[in-house]
Amino acid sequence: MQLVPGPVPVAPPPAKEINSNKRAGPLVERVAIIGLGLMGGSLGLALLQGGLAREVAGYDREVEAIQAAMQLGAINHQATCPEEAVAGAEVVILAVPVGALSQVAGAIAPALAPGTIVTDTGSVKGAVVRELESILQPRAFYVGGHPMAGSERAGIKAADRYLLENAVYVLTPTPATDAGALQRLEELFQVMGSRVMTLDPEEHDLVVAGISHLPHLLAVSLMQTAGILSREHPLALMLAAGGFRDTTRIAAGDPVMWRDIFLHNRQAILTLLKCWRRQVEALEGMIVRGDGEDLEAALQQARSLRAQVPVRQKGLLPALHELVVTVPDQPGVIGGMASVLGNAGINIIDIEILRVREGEGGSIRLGFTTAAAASKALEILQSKGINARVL
Ligand SMILES: NC(=O)C1=CN([C@@H]2O[C@H](COP(=O)(O)OP(=O)(O)OC[C@H]3O[C@@H](n4cnc5c(N)ncnc54)[C@H](O)[C@@H]3O)[C@@H](O)[C@H]2O)C=CC1
Ligand SMILES: O=C(O)C(=O)Cc1ccc(O)cc1
Repeated sequence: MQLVPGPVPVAPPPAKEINSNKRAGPLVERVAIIGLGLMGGSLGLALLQGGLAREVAGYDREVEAIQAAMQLGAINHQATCPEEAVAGAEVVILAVPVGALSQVAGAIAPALAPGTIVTDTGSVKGAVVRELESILQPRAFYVGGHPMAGSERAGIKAADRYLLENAVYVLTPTPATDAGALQRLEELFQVMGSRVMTLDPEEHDLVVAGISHLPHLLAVSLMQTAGILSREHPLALMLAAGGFRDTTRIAAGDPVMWRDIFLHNRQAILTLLKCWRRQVEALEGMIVRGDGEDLEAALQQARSLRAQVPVRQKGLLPALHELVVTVPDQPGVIGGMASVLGNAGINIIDIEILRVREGEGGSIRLGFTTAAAASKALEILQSKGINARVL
């Protein structure tokens, strides 16, 4: 595996209109989801509540997860085993930790009707796609998948109907992939509101090793370092400010899920770790030598690269069009602002309280999908005497 820049990827297509009222009926009669945690639950909610599937059958090895999924409306049929869940399903989604995918695929394989489309949400693709293709094909049509959205929270209680809306959804076809199955999944996830892109499984693994798996490993190692420090200096964690919290948020992720990711994407992670070690050693050398010039140049380069990362977005999407609004410290201010914009047909798609001090008010960042919406919002807010500016 080489770390050589390749061609610039084509941007994923925009999310499709997800208003189910505009479609004649559901896209799929019956979907089965095995693994009803954050991802399985979120997919179930989006498919059922969005009217994309008439029936979503769910199975999880934790009976409480199945019951909670029913209560939340993430599934409308609870199965007592994986085989029962997949019987009669047109599309099967495996949303279990990467290390459990092969076992689950083996369990459902004999129960799949010929031609069933199977996909998974696993964060690693190379090894997974090879194993699942060999287990499931040619009886079923398997296409690897990885929704590029999520959080450090796990379990059905963290499921969110809108988690995958506007998020990039990677599908990883191979020469053995059925073109019709790929097309159906692309359509299903696009109508769900995701932005589908296809990637070779190995390329996927190298890229996500750099932007997801290595960062997770480093967040864990930063926490371990702070843990050692705090043994002698118990104040250390109490002093931790925003920067430490930002860089270690993901270390709160599920240990089983991340153990499986690290063990299944070993090669790519080790490649990126080697690359990272060279950067750290170079920085260390500059500090040892007291080389302020090189250090400043390295910091400047990192700063410019960081500015190129599309911020405040889900996955690889273009940046939002944003306003900052300064509001007084009064109850109902945010609600009032949202209804003024809502009445004018403007949709706020992201909102963040930047800072607030009791008695002084605060600043709120509002995100819109288009420049036109942001500019109309600016005009309306200013006409109501609200202090707003473009970010
Ligand atoms: N958490 C995240 O942000 C993202 C996770 N993924 C991937 O999606 C998959 C699922 O992740 P999450 O939903 O976050 O995990 P989760 O821990 O929230 O849910 C996993 C569910 O699978 C169930 N399960 C485990 N082994 C099982 C088995 N053998 N049979 C039936 N059920 C089983 C668990 O009881 C749990 O309810 C993983 O492969 C992960 O790598 C992909 C994108 C984002
Ligand atoms: O919490 C976050 O910011 C994440 O990046 C979540 C996440 C975790 C694992 C994935 O494979 C994809 C996304």
